[in-house]
Amino acid sequence: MNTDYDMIAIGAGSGGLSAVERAAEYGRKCLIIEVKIIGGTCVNVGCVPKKVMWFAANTGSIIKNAKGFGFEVEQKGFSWKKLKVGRDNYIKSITNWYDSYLQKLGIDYIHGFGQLVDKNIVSVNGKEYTAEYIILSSGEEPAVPHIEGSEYGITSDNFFALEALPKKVAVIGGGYIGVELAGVLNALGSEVTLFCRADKLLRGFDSMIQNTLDKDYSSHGITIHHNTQIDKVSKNKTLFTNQGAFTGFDTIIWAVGRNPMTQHLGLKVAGVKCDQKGFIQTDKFQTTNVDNIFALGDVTGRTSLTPVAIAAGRRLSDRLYNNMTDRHLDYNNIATVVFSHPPIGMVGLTEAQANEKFDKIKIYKSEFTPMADALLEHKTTTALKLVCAGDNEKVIGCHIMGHGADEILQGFAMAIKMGVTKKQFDDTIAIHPTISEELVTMR
Ligand SMILES: Cc1cc2nc3c(=O)[nH]c(=O)nc-3n(C[C@H](O)[C@H](O)[C@H](O)COP(=O)(O)OP(=O)(O)OC[C@H]3O[C@@H](n4cnc5c(N)ncnc54)[C@H](O)[C@@H]3O)c2cc1C
Ligand SMILES: NC(=O)c1ccc[n+]([C@@H]2O[C@H](COP(=O)([O-])OP(=O)(O)OC[C@H]3O[C@@H](n4cnc5c(N)ncnc54)[C@H](O)[C@@H]3O)[C@@H](O)[C@H]2O)c1
Repeated sequence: MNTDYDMIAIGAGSGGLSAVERAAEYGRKCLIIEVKIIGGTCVNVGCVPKKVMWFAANTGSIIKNAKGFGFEVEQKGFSWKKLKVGRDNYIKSITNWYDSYLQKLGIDYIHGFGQLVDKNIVSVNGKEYTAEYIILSSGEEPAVPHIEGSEYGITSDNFFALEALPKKVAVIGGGYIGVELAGVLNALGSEVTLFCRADKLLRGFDSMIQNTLDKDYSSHGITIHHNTQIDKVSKNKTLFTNQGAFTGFDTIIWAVGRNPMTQHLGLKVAGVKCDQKGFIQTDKFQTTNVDNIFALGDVTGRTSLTPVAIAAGRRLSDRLYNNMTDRHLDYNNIATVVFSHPPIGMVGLTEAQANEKFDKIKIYKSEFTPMADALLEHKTTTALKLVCAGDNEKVIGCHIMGHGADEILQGFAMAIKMGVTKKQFDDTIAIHPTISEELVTMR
């Protein structure tokens, strides 16, 4: 088939960029289309700016805690503006790098809204381009509830555009984003109230983690309202809920999930199926019901994480252009971290999930005050759990909340992916004194 391109990707986030980058490395001619800013959610309004804010928040905590170690340190001020300018410049340096990187790889880039016109044709800015393969990598956008006054709240996208630290903020939603933004704002000095629809934060996480997070966030000054449904918001930012009215906020942040960006993508004309929520359905090879159209990353509604989108994109191009016929992404045992304070890491099954799936499970757990906090006024809790199954106690779940969990988990995730047993954990000599040593010494 004679086409303008071998591959066109709609959406230049983690997934789309990875697919065309790998395809170009195999010598294929690619086009990538982006309606907002190259780099997508992760770089511009997700992982990267969020992690910069998390580092800033940790620095604030270090200053606050320095007294415990004998330092007479006084926080003389905090410039949100300086932090924002530095963060935005850092992000600009990444997006600028992308521009030159695409050029170096010979990938064409068009700024505009891409739309399917046919199974091999994409239109953008009034022009049509053909390709043998088309990648739908358009991601998700923040959801805002359909209630009266929802426009008085902002989303995580707008959070990153704030020009000043909010004084009194309501964060609505107890998922990843709600928990992360509440933690950052609290550590930087806002008065934070977190509203959660369910009886626990972080749905889907192990109950030990949910309980520890609740306890720690509350003890560090975040007010949490569980089982609270927001019914209406008034112009003065009063929240009317099933638990009464809450008022006095200068900022309300909706962190109530994300919707797929599949509207106006031309799915119908090209015959691509999506589910009721608009997420594009694929098989394990990322193929949609149309055999030359693939979807990957958040828009597929599976695990919405950057490394997942990247891995799916790279594997797809490996398969299409490098004869790796069975290459696909295994969505099991994907490790994930919530950048709370302290962070939370998990891989594999929770205790509740394991109980449903296996006859014989064994739980090892431990909770303690970490040495790092021993001299401090405000301590955190470290909580660790291993979920094991079968007679050989294969480790099928690992859950950590504590300082360094974000860095600790990667190595354990690899061992678990390789099928490690509890005995192999026990045979590993600990590194002392650390938090992670507890994982190889639990009895
Ligand atoms: C606040 C926040 C924090 C996060 N933190 C983390 C984290 O710490 N770790 C982690 O792993 N993940 C994190 N994530 C999730 C991560 O950002 C996503 O999983 C990842 O960006 C998904 O990549 P993607 O390529 O599927 O989509 P995206 O990165 O969203 O890219 C899709 C792109 O497509 C563009 N687009 C949409 N429609 C069209 C169209 N018709 N034409 C042209 N362009 C279009 C969009 O503008 C967007 O740039 C976070 C997300 C958020 C919101
Ligand atoms: N550290 C990370 O890796 C990271 C960070 C942020 C986001 N993400 C990814 O992005 C995804 C989206 O994050 P998110 O926090 O938007 O979604 P989420 O699904 O994690 O959490 C949304 C929460 O909002 C609640 N909710 C929904 N509607 C509500 C309503 N009307 N009122 C009150 N609460 C309501 C849900 O019950 C849920 O607890 C995550 O699932 C994750 O995959 C990852």
